[in-house]
Amino acid sequence: MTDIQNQINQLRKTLRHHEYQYHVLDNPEIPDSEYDRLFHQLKALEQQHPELITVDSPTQRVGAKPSAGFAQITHELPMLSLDNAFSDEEIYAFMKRIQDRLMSLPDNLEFCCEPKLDGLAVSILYENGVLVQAATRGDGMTGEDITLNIRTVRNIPLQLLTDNPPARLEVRGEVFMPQAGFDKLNEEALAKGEKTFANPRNAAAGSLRQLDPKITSQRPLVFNAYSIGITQGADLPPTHYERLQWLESVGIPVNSEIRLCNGTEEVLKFYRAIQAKRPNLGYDIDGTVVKVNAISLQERLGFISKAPRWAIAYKFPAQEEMTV
Ligand SMILES: Cc1c[n+]2nc(N)[nH]c2nc1OC(C)C
Repeated sequence: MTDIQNQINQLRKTLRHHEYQYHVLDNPEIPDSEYDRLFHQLKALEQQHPELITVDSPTQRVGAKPSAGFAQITHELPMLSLDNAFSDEEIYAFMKRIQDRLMSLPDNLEFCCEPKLDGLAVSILYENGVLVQAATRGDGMTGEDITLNIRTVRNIPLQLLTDNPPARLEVRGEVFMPQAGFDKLNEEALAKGEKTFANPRNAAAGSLRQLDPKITSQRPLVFNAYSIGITQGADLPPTHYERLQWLESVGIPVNSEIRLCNGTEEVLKFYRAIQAKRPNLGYDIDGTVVKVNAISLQERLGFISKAPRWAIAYKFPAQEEMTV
């Protein structure tokens, strides 16, 4: 391999490592100025040797030209919605249904509990570790191809951080806009006499559905994974929580508030703890999601027509309207 190729490979590896430290572990090892220096060093080498540019290079986040529209993508596994609970009683009923079907007491069951992020659900497909496609949830069966826009979301890796990636891995999660980024975006829009967004969720949806990736690239979007869709050649752990840990280990960002809970009372404690934290999280959530942790039990419980029997969203009461 030529010396230039070696330099380029080394720079890509270093940049991917620092992106992971900064965006996934929230633990940067170098100052932004040093990251920028390395990035521009790689950019210059690739401009001198364009034949060495690869689609998964850290420099290839922002697509060239706007697309005329979004192609449709059919999800190989439907992206189903969740049944909702609005009270402790409804959670007890959820637990009773599980107990009746599994013939095991919920207090002996582990649940993975997560904040329910108020953004846009997306599906991201990696083939041999390289990001090749991304789609919106759409109606659950078909969504829009937003690959070029998803590539601009800085905490989504263009290549998985593993030497032996699965042949295919579909990651599902939420793209959202943190409150600080939303406030700044609206301030800038006001200053430019442009339209402002009503809330961070609309801002995230609008940013992902931009036809010009350069505009999406300037929007403060963040991705958090919450499940795995199709896989091929992946040797996955037997519980949902361990699968999220595995995703994080290969470079996929996962929300830091996720916890394992034993039985109903710990699930309710988690709900109240997240509800108390809600004003200071820095991003919008509209409840928590409670999932049976063991994949084997999820498979035994299966799905009701549109939603899984093994998971439920426990929503917060609607926030009183902001009085402006
Ligand atoms: C629709 C959905 C949404 N959410 N949000 C989280 N945090 N987890 C999660 N899981 C979902 O569905 C799984 C139960 C597959």
